[in-house]
Amino acid sequence: MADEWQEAYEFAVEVARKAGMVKIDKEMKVLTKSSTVDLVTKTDERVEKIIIEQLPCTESTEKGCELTDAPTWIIDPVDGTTNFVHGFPFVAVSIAFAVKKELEFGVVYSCLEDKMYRARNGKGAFCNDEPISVSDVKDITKSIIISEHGTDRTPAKVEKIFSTMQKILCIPVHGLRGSGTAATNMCLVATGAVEAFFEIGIHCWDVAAGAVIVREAGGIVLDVSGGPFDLMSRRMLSANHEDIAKRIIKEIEVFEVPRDDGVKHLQQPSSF
Ligand SMILES: O=P([O-])([O-])O[C@@H]1[C@H](O)[C@H](O)[C@@H](O)[C@H](O)[C@H]1O
Ligand SMILES: [Mg+2]
Repeated sequence: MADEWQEAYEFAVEVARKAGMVKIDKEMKVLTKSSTVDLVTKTDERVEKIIIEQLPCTESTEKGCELTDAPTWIIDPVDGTTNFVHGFPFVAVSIAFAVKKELEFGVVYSCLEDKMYRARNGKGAFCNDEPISVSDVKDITKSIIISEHGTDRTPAKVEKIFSTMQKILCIPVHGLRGSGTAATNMCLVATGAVEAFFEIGIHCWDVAAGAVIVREAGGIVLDVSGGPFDLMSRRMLSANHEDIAKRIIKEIEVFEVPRDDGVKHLQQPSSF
């Protein structure tokens, strides 16, 4: 078969656009997930339903995700739900597709900016149909780095997150940022607006599409230890270049989080 997944890729772009056009409810019902600061809204559910109804052959799983060899959609209907609830203007629809456990394509629609990011293995990365590529800055002191504090407020973890951020800030770097959506953060790496984004505690659906987009834009996606990226590990570092990644890894204070697939923590060998 010549180009087996091209149609699915194009379809995912259209579905992401339609999903991103869902209007904000006047009386937004806000619910919580893993903690009181891990928010979900009725709109998340509505958008998820729209996506699942339109994509072919979907079965929905939320917890205990398991990546099999079967063609699999990995969806975050509203990435940046806290932003969405507060009217902070970065919200994205993230749709990725994996075959035989390998990510094949990713689509991130940053709805409020009307930016459609997409990438397919070996076919380049685009924003609104224009090719995008990562920054060529290799000197960390000339970089902007993104990290997020996520939704786990266990004091010991928050301490590690802020200690890591402090050390990176004091390298020094030009700045630390965070858009409040992991999918958008990865697209900011892919366009060269920032040099890197890392987070411990994200989920597979937050970063699956962004991982393809960063790679196709010429960047790298790794585990926070420098080892290979593991979609289910909830640990991810994306960067424009190995030099930037290596320097950040030196400062990251790693902490344990339960994996998305429920498998016990696997040791990540560093490739650096
Ligand atoms: O809950 P959600 O808004 O879909 O996703 C969250 C966002 O991507 C946020 O940037 C990241 O820091 C959290 O770890 C994610 O859970
Ligand atoms: Mg998300």
